[in-house]
Amino acid sequence: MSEQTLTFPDHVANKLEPHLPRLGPDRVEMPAATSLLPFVTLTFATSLDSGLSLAPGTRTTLSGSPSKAMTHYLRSRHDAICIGVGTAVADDPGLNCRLDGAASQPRPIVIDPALRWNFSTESTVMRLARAGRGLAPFIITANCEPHASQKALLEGLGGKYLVLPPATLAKQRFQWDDILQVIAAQGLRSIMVEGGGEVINSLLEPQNAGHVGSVIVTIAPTWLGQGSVCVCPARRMGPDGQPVAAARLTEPHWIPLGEDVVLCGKLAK
Ligand SMILES: NC(=O)C1=CN([C@@H]2O[C@H](COP(=O)(O)OP(=O)(O)OC[C@H]3O[C@@H](n4cnc5c(N)ncnc54)[C@H](OP(=O)(O)O)[C@@H]3O)[C@@H](O)[C@H]2O)C=CC1
Ligand SMILES: Nc1nc(O)c(N)c(N[C@@H]2O[C@H](COP(=O)(O)O)[C@@H](O)[C@H]2O)n1
Repeated sequence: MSEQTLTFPDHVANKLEPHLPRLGPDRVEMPAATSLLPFVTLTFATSLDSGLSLAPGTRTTLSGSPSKAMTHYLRSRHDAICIGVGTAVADDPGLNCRLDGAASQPRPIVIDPALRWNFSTESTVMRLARAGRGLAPFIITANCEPHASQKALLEGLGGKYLVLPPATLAKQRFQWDDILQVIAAQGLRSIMVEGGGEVINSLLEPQNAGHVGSVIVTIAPTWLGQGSVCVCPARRMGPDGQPVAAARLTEPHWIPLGEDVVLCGKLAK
């Protein structure tokens, strides 16, 4: 289990503030069940060749200590963290906030339409929830028949399955609008989407870009090489049938952090 407590300096946190969901009264006054969609921050660590991990199914550390602390600061500033099941299976992640003095913990959300994630009492996120150092996940699925022992484990720790009707699955994929609505209905008003490759690439597609409020990318000074899991959204064609850039950040803001650089911006709509 990850034990280390992290600290993140105020002067760097202040630079991130324009890119984060608002703190303040509207945070507490919003009703638990709301039709408003949560604020989405897309955030991940990448290599210079756009790699997230060395290979599918492999956990790879890219962030140096200062940017890792930044990720935990971001976790302290969102109600939820979202990953795809590929990441849950590959990384056995903790998905908690290990920042020194963290006042609250984010809710892990795993998108797992077919319930592929074979979690157990020993899965890191479950161990952290049991120890009171994180929250048990909400699993967004189309499968309404989870394994009985996993259901008992999950619900015993305060997690749950959020079942979307199979009709919401187009080509085996949920629409982000449906994903965000089911999250909002849980009273979660801000979510950081951490990955992995498929999840990030889908949010970068033009039809989903409107859901993304902010992008915060840690760029590490390394090349992972061919065969890595990559951030590389689908090719986009212009009106003349010629390829155009798939996505672009506006108002980019670069923050050097240790050996890494953190790039913040908004997705051009
Ligand atoms: N460097 C970084 O910051 C990060 C790195 N990673 C790395 O990324 C890798 C995992 O990436 P990847 O393999 O692409 O997996 P993902 O984590 O992106 O999960 C993909 C799976 O999630 C499900 N899923 C995703 N979106 C939808 C949707 N809209 N509707 C329905 N199901 C959906 C699908 O499951 P199904 O196949 O069952 O249909 C899909 O195959 C790991 O190696 C991990 O270490 C992950 C996060 C951050
Ligand atoms: N910010 C960041 N930097 C890296 O180098 C990473 N590999 C990741 N991965 C993401 O963080 C999750 C692991 O979280 P825990 O430390 O186990 O809590 C992992 O699943 C990815 O979502 N992120």
